[in-house]
Amino acid sequence: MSPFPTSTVLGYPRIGPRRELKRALESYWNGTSGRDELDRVGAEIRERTWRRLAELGLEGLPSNTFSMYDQVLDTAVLLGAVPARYRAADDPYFAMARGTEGLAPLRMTKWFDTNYHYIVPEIGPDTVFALDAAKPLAEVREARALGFETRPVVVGPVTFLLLAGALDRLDDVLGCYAELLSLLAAEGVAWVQLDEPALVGDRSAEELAAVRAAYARLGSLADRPGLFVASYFGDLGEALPALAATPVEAIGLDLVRGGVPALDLSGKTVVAGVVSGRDVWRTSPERALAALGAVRASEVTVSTSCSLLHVPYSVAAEPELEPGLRARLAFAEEKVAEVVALARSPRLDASPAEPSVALPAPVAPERRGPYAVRAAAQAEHLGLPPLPITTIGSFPQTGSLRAARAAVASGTLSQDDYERQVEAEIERVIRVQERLGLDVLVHGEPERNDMVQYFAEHLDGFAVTRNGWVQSYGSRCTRPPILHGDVGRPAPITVRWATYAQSLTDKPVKGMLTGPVTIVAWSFVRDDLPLRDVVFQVADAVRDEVRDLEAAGVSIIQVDEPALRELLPLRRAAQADYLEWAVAAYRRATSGASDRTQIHTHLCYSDADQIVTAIDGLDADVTTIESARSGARILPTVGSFTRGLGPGVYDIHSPRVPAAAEVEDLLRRTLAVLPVERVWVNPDCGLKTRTYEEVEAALANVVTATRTLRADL
Ligand SMILES: CN1c2c(nc(N)[nH]c2=O)NC[C@@H]1CNc1ccc(C(=O)N[C@@H](CCC(=O)N[C@@H](CCC(=O)N[C@@H](CCC(=O)O)C(=O)O)C(=O)O)C(=O)O)cc1
Ligand SMILES: N[C@@H](CCS)C(=O)O
Ligand SMILES: [Zn+2]
Repeated sequence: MSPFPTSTVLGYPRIGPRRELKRALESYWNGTSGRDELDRVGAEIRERTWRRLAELGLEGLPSNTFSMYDQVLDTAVLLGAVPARYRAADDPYFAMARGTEGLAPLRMTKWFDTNYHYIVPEIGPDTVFALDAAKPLAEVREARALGFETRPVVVGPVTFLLLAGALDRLDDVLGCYAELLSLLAAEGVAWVQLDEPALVGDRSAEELAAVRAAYARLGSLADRPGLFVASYFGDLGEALPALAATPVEAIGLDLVRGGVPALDLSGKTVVAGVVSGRDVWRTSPERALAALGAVRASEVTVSTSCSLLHVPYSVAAEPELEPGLRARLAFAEEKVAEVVALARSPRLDASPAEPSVALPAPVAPERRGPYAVRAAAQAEHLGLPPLPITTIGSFPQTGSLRAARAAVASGTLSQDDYERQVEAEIERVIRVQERLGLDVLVHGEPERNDMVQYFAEHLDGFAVTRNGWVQSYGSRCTRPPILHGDVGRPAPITVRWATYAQSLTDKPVKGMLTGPVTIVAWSFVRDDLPLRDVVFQVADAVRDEVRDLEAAGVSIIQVDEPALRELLPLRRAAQADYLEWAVAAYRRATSGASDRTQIHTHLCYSDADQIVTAIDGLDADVTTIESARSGARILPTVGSFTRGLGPGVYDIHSPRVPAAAEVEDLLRRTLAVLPVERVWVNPDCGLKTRTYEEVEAALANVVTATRTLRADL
């Protein structure tokens, strides 16, 4: 077996340095360009990546890390796990990812504790697995034709099945993996990388036995490449001895989030993830070299802690960043250079002691009155009908607004003209809602490029990038802000737009803010303070904004926390502590409001049922939450909820317009578990990715369904 290269990365960004893949995908989907053009752009991105990695001096180049949509979906296709209903679609792959007319897409959810979303494979007892290795084989050949030998990367069998909730099908998928390994060996591939991030979570004895069985079986194959099992996003814990006892030749460890294991891994290669793939900071060479020196293994390869998918392409594309900050940053390209430099450095012998950080005492939130008192004060003040209808905040973001923002940035449109355009959009959104008959209106968020970036642009302590795009799902990207200093709010941020919207209508207009946990979760965050201290700093800034909105006469304020679940530590032992401070931070942000001001919060991930107690702990007067898309799965768990709740009645992720009867059905199911006085009617999430046509039709049906139910009360 050839030795493992001395330097590598677990994966690389793939949307293109200027989001070339995003544009190509969207033109293909809307019919402006054909499949050939999409494939050409994909090939160009792959070629450029391999060439760049090689130029930077990286030895071990990965392949099959490119994806047209998502690597978990690619793995489902690799294993033949395409549900029958998609097979007849024009393009089954994109039908699974995005749905087609009459066919809902597969479920999408967060990839571990990141802001990346994967497509959840649908695997049942009858799923027939059959290997289709076309994509990894084609990428190996494509790279070879360019002069590069590569290591194909595939999601490993245990993680794939755990994500699909189907570990009982392990024996069946292992047949496909075995066949894949033998095809890759025949192709002359030296190493294959099987990604097993699920092993860094708490795993039962049965699951650990599955790990041993899977890798014992794959390891025992006569004809196969070297097996590299990559873990990331934390410590392997008990899964490490399980893996170490199998014949896999190389094991990848996240030595940024996890510690150097005490276990002696002689006989194995350790692929040591000492350069973080989750942040944008330069690596401390001392710390990295010490970790490399402390690993006990036959060979140690320098690598990233996880795929670089989660960071932008290059700091070189950010000439406008303040030079002092810029010098502290490393995006994907710079991280590759760090890996190469570390691989070429002599190793140190021992790990320095980690500095211990003293945690400050928990901050007691300022209390609002009890819910019953608040609810009575709000009912009197707001006078809303039963089953109040509202939306989550954003209305469709139009191309002309996006183009206008780009024009302001490039100096071809004045700030004043831009603001007139935003006002015109707000007026349009208010009139649409009045015409439809909604009860609590929103201004539509047209002034926001993104619900986190917008706030970062108006707070001290943050920097934003021009081109620092990171894939969120499919063609959708965000530019995570960089939180590098102490956070403060120099001036009110949203008051101007909220009061303008309220001036146009007699109906209440909700003020709309992003919560402290979400602002931090969707940013790159300084690493010299405990995360919770950073979250509390942001909470104080949000609190200032809540107070100013209230003082300006806004009587309903929504503080969104969609990322509350996302930051939940992967290991149970750390979860209670996190939830305690995250909830305290939210309460700190909102508890400056008077009892008469109604506080709303919003969460939009289907696995919110795992943290219902914490959501209740936020103490918001009204919580709106995704439900329609996840088949009302949340309903059985929210019966214990003691305040206002709006389980979404309309899945905004799909262009499909729900019929009034469907909405009525969801509402009836909600009313079966919650008293009518506390039920709100709303979509699952914001409407920014939809068109006005879809939104108006869907909301009209929501209003019809609600009126039918109100008539029955
Ligand atoms: C709710 N979600 C969010 C997450 N994270 C966030 N930070 N924000 C979120 O809202 N995580 C979980 C989910 C993920 N969901 C989404 C949904 C939608 C998007 C999305 O649509 N992203 C846009 C980019 C948004 C943005 O920053 N827009 C800017 C810049 C727009 C732009 O591309 N401008 C053009 C020029 C303008 C033109 O001529 O059209 C350019 O720069 O070239 C803006 O509006 O100003 C996307 O397109 O991917 C993301 C996550
Ligand atoms: N207020 C935001 C929340 C999205 S999670 C929106 O409506 O887009
Ligand atoms: Zn949402």
